[in-house]
Amino acid sequence: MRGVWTTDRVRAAEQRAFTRVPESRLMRAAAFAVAGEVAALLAERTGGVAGRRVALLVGAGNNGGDALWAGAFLRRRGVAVTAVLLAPERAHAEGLAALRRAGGRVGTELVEADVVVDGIVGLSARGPLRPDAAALVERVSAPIVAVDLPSGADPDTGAIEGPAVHAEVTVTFGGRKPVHVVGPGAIASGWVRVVDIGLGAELGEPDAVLLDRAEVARAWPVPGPTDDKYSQGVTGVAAGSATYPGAAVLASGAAVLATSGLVRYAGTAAEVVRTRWPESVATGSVTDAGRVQSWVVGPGLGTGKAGRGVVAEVLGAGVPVCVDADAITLLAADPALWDARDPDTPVVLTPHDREFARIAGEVGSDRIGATRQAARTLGAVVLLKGNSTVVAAPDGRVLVNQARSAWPATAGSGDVLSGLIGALLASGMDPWLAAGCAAHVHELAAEIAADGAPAPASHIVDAIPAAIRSVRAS
Ligand SMILES: NC(=O)C1=CN([C@@H]2O[C@H](COP(=O)(O)OP(=O)(O)OC[C@H]3O[C@@H](n4cnc5c(N)ncnc54)[C@H](O)[C@@H]3O)[C@@H](O)[C@H]2O)[C@@H](O)CC1
Ligand SMILES: Nc1ncnc2c1ncn2[C@@H]1O[C@H](COP(=O)(O)OP(=O)(O)O)[C@@H](O)[C@H]1O
Ligand SMILES: [K+]
Repeated sequence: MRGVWTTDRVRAAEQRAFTRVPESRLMRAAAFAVAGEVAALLAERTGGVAGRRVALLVGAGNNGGDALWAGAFLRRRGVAVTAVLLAPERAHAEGLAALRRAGGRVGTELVEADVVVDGIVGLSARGPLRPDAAALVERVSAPIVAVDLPSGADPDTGAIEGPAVHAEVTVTFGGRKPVHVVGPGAIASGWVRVVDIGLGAELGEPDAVLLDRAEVARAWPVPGPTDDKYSQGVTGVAAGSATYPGAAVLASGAAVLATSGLVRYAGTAAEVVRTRWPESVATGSVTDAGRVQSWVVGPGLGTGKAGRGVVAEVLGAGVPVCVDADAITLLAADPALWDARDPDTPVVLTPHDREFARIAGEVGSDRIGATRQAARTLGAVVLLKGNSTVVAAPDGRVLVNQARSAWPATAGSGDVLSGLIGALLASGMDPWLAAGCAAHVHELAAEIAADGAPAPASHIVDAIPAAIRSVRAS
């Protein structure tokens, strides 16, 4: 798992590191890596490095210091470097001296450049960019390499509330910060390169993690020699209605394809589900469904009295439940419904922002913080959907799944996700990990289904085997 650390944690690690390594050495290591990325981008965009032009946007702190030192390293490779100082009297003195010694130019006006380095502000960024910095950023048209993070984005939330740098590449130090993985900041970061400058051991346990594909592969259930259809977990799907049978088909299909266990469907779309997924066992009600090891409840269920009864029955069944869509709305409208749940029954809630607002209040700009808080309050794993999916457990664990494309953003796609989660819950997987692994495979299936053109949710279902194969081949 790759870690994500908040700025407080990075600061604390930094202080510990400074007791054994001088700050200037860390800065030079950071700057050297920035220079390497700038050179690579220059080579990619202009076919060379020597003789190319780089402008450094330099703020008053160490982020600007990194940029100035990076400029000094680039001078050694024959690059024409100009530093644009936002606060000339407060620019990092050592960095400025190093750049001048190396033959770099220094000014206050933006110059033509092949690549721009953003050293305006880093970990100490507070609020939107100040007007002078904002004006400078808005005039940049060259590709940008951001130092540590794209200036204008909040380091701890990824929120952007004004003009901000949109980088091709962000070079960050020690580990990712929330800005690199959630919110608009994650998109503004571009491709994120994490450089080890010797902070690693000081950082400690991360505040959030990103699942690697190999970890998803290891966790994904595959049948062993002694398994049968029951031992792998039976998934119950209580979804769909006469008005929305499609949701039942999509959620059941995802569960059928996710693992080799059995899927039982319970609801008024039984006929449609049976026709599309003959391997499932479809009945008209949860009571008639038989034993399952997990339930998926909510997609297309409707928010009426019948739906309410289904949610209560499923929550009281004593097996893990994935609560999605209409079931979230029902629980939000009538919190007494939670009483049906035995407190030890694991629940995974999968809201999009509007559903989240109903059940836990507005998401706001801190997606990780809001999801973690909701998971604690509700005593459930909460998966907040979006381009970056955030999954929090009641014990405070958080993982983020960053989508590489927005193809999953299509109608019915959430129903597919809930079916995947249900199947993993039935296999006995830890609910937090189940939600994370499902989000990963879901996004990959959408990418495979789309292959460059929009793909409907039913095609995402069809691509689940290819996604699992691809994950397991990693
Ligand atoms: N984490 C680490 O161990 C290391 C950190 N280094 C660098 O040090 C940086 C942090 O440096 P500092 O703590 O000096 O602070 P920064 O350089 O992040 O920011 C400080 C300056 O930015 C201004 N500023 C804050 N918010 C602003 C806004 N919204 N608009 C415009 N200006 C704003 C502040 O007034 C201050 O002058 C990191 O981001 C990284 O680039 C590196 O030198 C290597 C080591
Ligand atoms: N911009 C986006 N980029 C990537 N994935 C997205 C984006 N927007 C939504 N998604 C994903 O698409 C799915 C949509 O689910 P949902 O909103 O419940 O749709 P529906 O209710 O139509 O099934 C979720 O898995 C979500 O994380
Ligand atoms: K920056």
